[in-house]
Amino acid sequence: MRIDVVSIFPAFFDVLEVSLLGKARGNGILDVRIHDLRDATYDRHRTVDDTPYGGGAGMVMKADPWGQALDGIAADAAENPAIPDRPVFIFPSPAGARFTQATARELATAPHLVFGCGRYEGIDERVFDYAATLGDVRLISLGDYVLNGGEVAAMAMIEAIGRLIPGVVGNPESLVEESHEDGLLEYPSYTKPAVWRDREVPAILLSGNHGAIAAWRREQQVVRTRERRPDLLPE
Ligand SMILES: NC(=O)c1ccno1
Repeated sequence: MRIDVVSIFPAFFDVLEVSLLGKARGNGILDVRIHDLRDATYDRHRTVDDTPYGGGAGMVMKADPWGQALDGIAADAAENPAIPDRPVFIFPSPAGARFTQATARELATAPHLVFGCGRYEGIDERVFDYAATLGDVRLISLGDYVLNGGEVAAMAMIEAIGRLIPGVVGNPESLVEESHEDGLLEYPSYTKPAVWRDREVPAILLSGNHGAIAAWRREQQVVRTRERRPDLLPE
Protein backbone atom coordinates (compact mmCIF):
# COMPACT_ATOMS: atom_id res chain seq x y z
CA MET A 1 0.00 0.00 0.00
CA ARG A 2 1.06 3.52 -0.81
CA ILE A 3 0.14 6.28 1.66
CA ASP A 4 0.68 9.95 0.87
CA VAL A 5 0.20 12.63 3.51
CA VAL A 6 -0.12 16.35 2.78
CA SER A 7 0.39 18.73 5.70
CA ILE A 8 1.93 22.10 6.58
CA PHE A 9 3.66 20.22 9.41
CA PRO A 10 5.40 17.31 7.61
CA ALA A 11 7.81 16.76 10.51
CA PHE A 12 4.78 15.71 12.55
CA PHE A 13 4.92 12.38 10.71
CA ASP A 14 8.56 11.59 11.48
CA VAL A 15 7.18 9.13 14.03
CA LEU A 16 6.06 6.94 11.12
CA GLU A 17 9.73 6.01 10.72
CA VAL A 18 9.72 4.01 13.96
CA SER A 19 7.96 0.95 15.38
CA LEU A 20 5.98 -1.50 13.27
CA LEU A 21 4.98 1.01 10.62
CA GLY A 22 8.59 2.12 10.27
CA LYS A 23 9.65 -1.52 9.84
CA ALA A 24 6.89 -2.04 7.25
CA ARG A 25 8.20 0.97 5.34
CA GLY A 26 11.70 -0.45 5.48
CA ASN A 27 10.67 -3.81 4.07
CA GLY A 28 8.51 -2.34 1.36
CA ILE A 29 5.09 -3.37 2.68
CA LEU A 30 4.17 0.29 3.12
CA ASP A 31 5.27 3.13 0.83
CA VAL A 32 4.66 6.29 2.90
CA ARG A 33 5.39 9.71 1.41
CA ILE A 34 4.99 12.94 3.35
CA HIS A 35 4.45 16.21 1.45
CA ASP A 36 4.73 19.79 2.70
CA LEU A 37 1.72 21.69 1.36
CA ARG A 38 3.86 24.85 1.20
CA ASP A 39 5.95 23.18 -1.52
CA ALA A 40 2.83 23.53 -3.70
CA THR A 41 2.76 27.33 -3.34
CA TYR A 42 4.38 29.82 -5.70
CA ASP A 43 4.52 33.08 -3.76
CA ARG A 44 7.49 34.30 -1.76
CA HIS A 45 5.68 33.74 1.55
CA ARG A 46 4.50 30.23 0.58
CA THR A 47 0.96 31.29 1.52
CA VAL A 48 -1.56 28.52 2.20
CA ASP A 49 -4.45 30.42 3.79
CA ASP A 50 -6.61 33.50 3.41
CA THR A 51 -9.66 35.18 4.99
CA PRO A 52 -13.04 33.43 4.66
CA TYR A 53 -15.63 34.67 2.16
CA GLY A 54 -18.74 35.72 4.07
CA GLY A 55 -16.69 36.78 7.07
CA GLY A 56 -16.09 34.89 10.26
CA ALA A 57 -13.14 34.21 12.53
CA GLY A 58 -9.93 32.56 11.45
CA MET A 59 -8.48 31.70 8.08
CA VAL A 60 -9.35 29.16 5.39
CA MET A 61 -6.81 27.03 3.52
CA LYS A 62 -6.52 28.18 -0.08
CA ALA A 63 -7.68 25.79 -2.79
CA ASP A 64 -4.82 26.16 -5.25
CA PRO A 65 -1.96 24.76 -3.14
CA TRP A 66 -4.15 21.74 -2.43
CA GLY A 67 -5.04 21.36 -6.09
CA GLN A 68 -1.38 21.48 -7.07
CA ALA A 69 -0.37 19.02 -4.33
CA LEU A 70 -3.12 16.49 -5.12
CA ASP A 71 -2.45 16.76 -8.87
CA GLY A 72 1.21 15.94 -8.28
CA ILE A 73 0.44 12.89 -6.14
CA ALA A 74 -2.23 11.57 -8.51
CA ALA A 75 0.03 12.03 -11.54
CA ASP A 76 2.95 10.31 -9.84
CA ALA A 77 0.79 7.37 -8.74
CA ALA A 78 -0.75 7.03 -12.20
CA GLU A 79 2.74 6.27 -13.54
CA ASN A 80 3.05 3.34 -11.13
CA PRO A 81 1.51 0.16 -12.59
CA ALA A 82 1.55 -1.36 -9.08
CA ILE A 83 -1.24 1.04 -8.13
CA PRO A 84 -4.19 0.00 -10.30
CA ASP A 85 -6.88 2.19 -8.83
CA ARG A 86 -7.38 5.89 -8.37
CA PRO A 87 -6.42 7.14 -4.87
CA VAL A 88 -8.77 7.33 -1.89
CA PHE A 89 -8.46 10.87 -0.54
CA ILE A 90 -9.06 11.07 3.20
CA PHE A 91 -9.58 14.45 4.85
CA PRO A 92 -9.77 14.17 8.64
CA SER A 93 -12.59 16.45 9.80
CA PRO A 94 -14.94 16.79 12.79
CA ALA A 95 -17.62 17.15 10.10
CA GLY A 96 -16.80 13.73 8.68
CA ALA A 97 -18.22 10.23 8.96
CA ARG A 98 -17.17 8.35 12.10
CA PHE A 99 -13.94 6.29 11.80
CA THR A 100 -14.46 2.74 13.10
CA GLN A 101 -12.64 -0.58 12.97
CA ALA A 102 -14.84 -1.43 9.99
CA THR A 103 -13.58 1.73 8.25
CA ALA A 104 -10.01 0.69 9.00
CA ARG A 105 -10.60 -2.77 7.58
CA GLU A 106 -12.21 -1.33 4.45
CA LEU A 107 -9.43 1.21 3.83
CA ALA A 108 -6.73 -1.40 4.47
CA THR A 109 -7.73 -2.98 1.16
CA ALA A 110 -7.12 0.21 -0.87
CA PRO A 111 -3.85 0.27 -2.86
CA HIS A 112 -3.37 4.03 -2.41
CA LEU A 113 -4.53 6.39 0.36
CA VAL A 114 -3.89 10.15 0.38
CA PHE A 115 -4.42 11.97 3.67
CA GLY A 116 -5.05 15.73 3.40
CA CYS A 117 -4.48 17.40 6.76
CA GLY A 118 -6.37 20.65 7.12
CA ARG A 119 -5.50 23.42 9.54
CA TYR A 120 -6.96 26.81 10.54
CA GLU A 121 -10.75 26.85 9.98
CA GLY A 122 -10.49 24.17 7.33
CA ILE A 123 -9.91 23.69 3.60
CA ASP A 124 -11.76 25.56 0.82
CA GLU A 125 -14.74 23.29 0.07
CA ARG A 126 -13.97 23.30 -3.65
CA VAL A 127 -10.88 21.16 -2.96
CA PHE A 128 -13.06 18.19 -2.02
CA ASP A 129 -15.09 18.62 -5.20
CA TYR A 130 -11.90 18.81 -7.26
CA ALA A 131 -10.32 15.82 -5.50
CA ALA A 132 -13.39 13.78 -6.52
CA THR A 133 -12.21 14.16 -10.14
CA LEU A 134 -8.97 12.41 -9.14
CA GLY A 135 -10.31 9.67 -6.87
CA ASP A 136 -12.71 8.78 -4.07
CA VAL A 137 -13.06 11.42 -1.37
CA ARG A 138 -13.82 10.66 2.30
CA LEU A 139 -14.17 13.20 5.11
CA ILE A 140 -13.62 11.12 8.25
CA SER A 141 -13.81 12.00 11.94
CA LEU A 142 -12.15 10.23 14.87
CA GLY A 143 -14.93 11.39 17.15
CA ASP A 144 -17.17 14.22 18.20
CA TYR A 145 -14.48 16.69 19.20
CA VAL A 146 -12.30 19.24 17.39
CA LEU A 147 -8.52 19.08 16.98
CA ASN A 148 -6.27 21.91 15.82
CA GLY A 149 -5.70 20.11 12.55
CA GLY A 150 -5.94 16.82 10.73
CA GLU A 151 -2.47 15.51 11.59
CA VAL A 152 -3.29 13.71 14.86
CA ALA A 153 -6.37 12.12 13.30
CA ALA A 154 -4.43 11.10 10.19
CA MET A 155 -1.74 9.50 12.37
CA ALA A 156 -4.34 7.50 14.27
CA MET A 157 -6.04 6.36 11.08
CA ILE A 158 -2.72 5.44 9.44
CA GLU A 159 -1.85 3.28 12.45
CA ALA A 160 -5.29 1.66 12.65
CA ILE A 161 -5.24 0.92 8.90
CA GLY A 162 -1.55 0.10 8.53
CA ARG A 163 -1.54 -2.55 11.26
CA LEU A 164 -4.21 -4.51 9.37
CA ILE A 165 -2.08 -4.85 6.24
CA PRO A 166 -0.62 -8.37 5.95
CA GLY A 167 2.99 -8.51 7.13
CA VAL A 168 2.91 -5.35 9.26
CA VAL A 169 2.01 -7.08 12.54
CA GLY A 170 4.24 -10.11 13.19
CA ASN A 171 1.49 -12.43 14.42
CA PRO A 172 -1.77 -11.92 12.47
CA GLU A 173 -3.55 -13.95 15.16
CA SER A 174 -3.08 -10.97 17.48
CA LEU A 175 -5.41 -8.96 15.25
CA VAL A 176 -8.28 -11.37 15.69
CA GLU A 177 -9.26 -11.07 19.36
CA GLU A 178 -9.24 -7.31 19.65
CA SER A 179 -11.84 -4.77 20.63
CA HIS A 180 -14.40 -4.09 17.92
CA GLU A 181 -13.29 -6.99 15.72
CA ASP A 182 -16.39 -8.95 16.74
CA GLY A 183 -18.54 -6.01 17.77
CA LEU A 184 -17.52 -6.29 21.43
CA LEU A 185 -14.76 -4.87 23.61
CA GLU A 186 -11.83 -7.21 24.20
CA TYR A 187 -11.52 -9.37 27.32
CA PRO A 188 -9.02 -8.52 30.12
CA SER A 189 -5.45 -9.79 29.73
CA TYR A 190 -2.95 -10.95 32.40
CA THR A 191 0.63 -12.20 32.48
CA LYS A 192 3.14 -13.33 35.10
CA PRO A 193 3.31 -13.16 38.09
CA ALA A 194 0.13 -14.99 39.15
CA VAL A 195 -0.08 -12.69 42.18
CA TRP A 196 0.97 -9.04 42.02
CA ARG A 197 0.57 -6.70 45.00
CA ASP A 198 -1.99 -9.11 46.46
CA ARG A 199 -3.94 -9.12 43.20
CA GLU A 200 -4.49 -12.59 41.74
CA VAL A 201 -4.96 -13.62 38.12
CA PRO A 202 -8.50 -15.08 37.70
CA ALA A 203 -8.18 -18.79 38.58
CA ILE A 204 -9.96 -19.86 35.38
CA LEU A 205 -6.98 -18.62 33.35
CA LEU A 206 -4.66 -20.96 35.29
CA SER A 207 -6.99 -23.97 34.90
CA GLY A 208 -5.78 -25.18 31.52
CA ASN A 209 -9.44 -25.76 30.60
CA HIS A 210 -9.46 -24.04 27.21
CA GLY A 211 -13.22 -24.37 26.69
CA ALA A 212 -13.96 -22.78 30.07
CA ILE A 213 -11.37 -20.07 29.44
CA ALA A 214 -12.94 -19.22 26.07
CA ALA A 215 -16.40 -19.05 27.68
CA TRP A 216 -15.11 -16.84 30.52
CA ARG A 217 -13.41 -14.50 28.05
CA ARG A 218 -16.57 -14.17 25.97
CA GLU A 219 -18.56 -13.39 29.10
CA GLN A 220 -16.02 -10.74 30.08
CA GLN A 221 -16.36 -9.18 26.64
CA VAL A 222 -20.13 -8.92 27.00
CA VAL A 223 -19.95 -7.59 30.57
CA ARG A 224 -17.37 -4.93 29.64
CA THR A 225 -19.23 -3.90 26.53
CA ARG A 226 -22.50 -3.59 28.47
CA GLU A 227 -20.77 -1.45 31.12
CA ARG A 228 -18.62 0.77 28.89
CA ARG A 229 -20.19 0.77 25.42
CA PRO A 230 -23.85 -0.34 25.60
CA ASP A 231 -24.30 1.40 22.25
CA LEU A 232 -22.36 -1.44 20.60
CA LEU A 233 -24.83 -4.06 21.81
CA PRO A 234 -27.89 -4.91 19.69
CA GLU A 235 -31.16 -3.34 20.89
N1 LIG B 1 -12.58 14.87 15.17
C1 LIG B 1 -11.66 14.76 14.19
O1 LIG B 1 -11.37 13.69 13.62
C2 LIG B 1 -10.95 16.00 13.78
C3 LIG B 1 -10.09 16.13 12.71
C4 LIG B 1 -9.69 17.47 12.73
N2 LIG B 1 -10.29 18.06 13.78
O2 LIG B 1 -11.07 17.16 14.43
